[in-house]
Amino acid sequence: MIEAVSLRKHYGKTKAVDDLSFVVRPGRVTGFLGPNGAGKSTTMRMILGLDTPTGGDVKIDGKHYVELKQPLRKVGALLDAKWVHPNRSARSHLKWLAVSNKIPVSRVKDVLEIVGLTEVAHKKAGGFSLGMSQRLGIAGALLGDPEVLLFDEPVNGLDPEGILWIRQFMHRLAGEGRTVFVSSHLLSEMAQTAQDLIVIGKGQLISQTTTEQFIADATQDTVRVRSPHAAKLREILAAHATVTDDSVSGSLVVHGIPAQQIGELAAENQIVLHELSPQRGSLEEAFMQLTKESVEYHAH
Ligand SMILES: Nc1ncnc2c1ncn2[C@@H]1O[C@H](COP(=O)(O)OP(=O)(O)OP(=O)(O)O)[C@@H](O)[C@H]1O
Repeated sequence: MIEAVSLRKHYGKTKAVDDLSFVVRPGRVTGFLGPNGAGKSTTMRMILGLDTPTGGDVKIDGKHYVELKQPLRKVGALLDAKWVHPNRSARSHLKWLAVSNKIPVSRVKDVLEIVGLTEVAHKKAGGFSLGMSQRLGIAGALLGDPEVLLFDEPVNGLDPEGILWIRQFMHRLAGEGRTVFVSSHLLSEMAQTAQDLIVIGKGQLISQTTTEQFIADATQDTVRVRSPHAAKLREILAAHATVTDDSVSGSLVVHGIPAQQIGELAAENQIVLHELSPQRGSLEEAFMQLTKESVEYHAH
């Protein structure tokens, strides 16, 4: 478990992290979301003891990172996938990591296998694609078989196959009871990967909830209806729901009653329908709405 209490990090006048409190629980994938510059990386660095908080506190299972006797056995992290000596092979990079952290070298073979890099383990890491580098970074994070895993923007720049692999892999890690904390600025991706969400903007907490609840709160369900007798249908539906016209498609957008009830009302009144489709509000729009006050740079 990771627990942050009133965490703060100020760089001069910039409040990168500002009175941030949250809890990341084991056995779940928790997405750490926020627009660019929201303070995600700074928070992750403080969790890992790489940055000292200006105020407040963050602990892993009740201890500061620096107090952990064998940190890699407790916490694994992927912050920057390109952080590898380019002339080292994947295997020798991991061996070096293992030896310098008193982890048995035999573990290198296991983690290469887990991330699917066994066949290219002898190749220089400098020539790896971004996807392979991410896998190598994840192998490094897994070396100590840690209970807690932190990934900073792990899907950045990956192709769909790489993204799917990371998503499934995170679910597997959480399924094993580990704490998995993943930062991203891509809401739609996180909505599919994370069970819980911590959303921040300008260093402050905007929301901590389950992904399901976040979607339910942030979006509005509507039903799109098309009929050759739109005017009559509009009048009938208006007695039960809010109805607006979509002038582009010529359909009605109904909010307040489910598709089933709309279909029944149409049938009772012998109105032909050409379309009856439930719509989900765009999560991306909801996220932008929620964080728009906290975006560092706006396009005008
Ligand atoms: N070493 C530093 N010195 C000064 N300002 C910093 C430093 N590190 C981060 N900042 C500032 O703190 C704020 C938060 O940055 P941070 O990198 O933590 O955000 P982020 O949410 O990870 O963003 P991104 O998604 O772009 O990586 C930004 O305004 C950034 O410019």
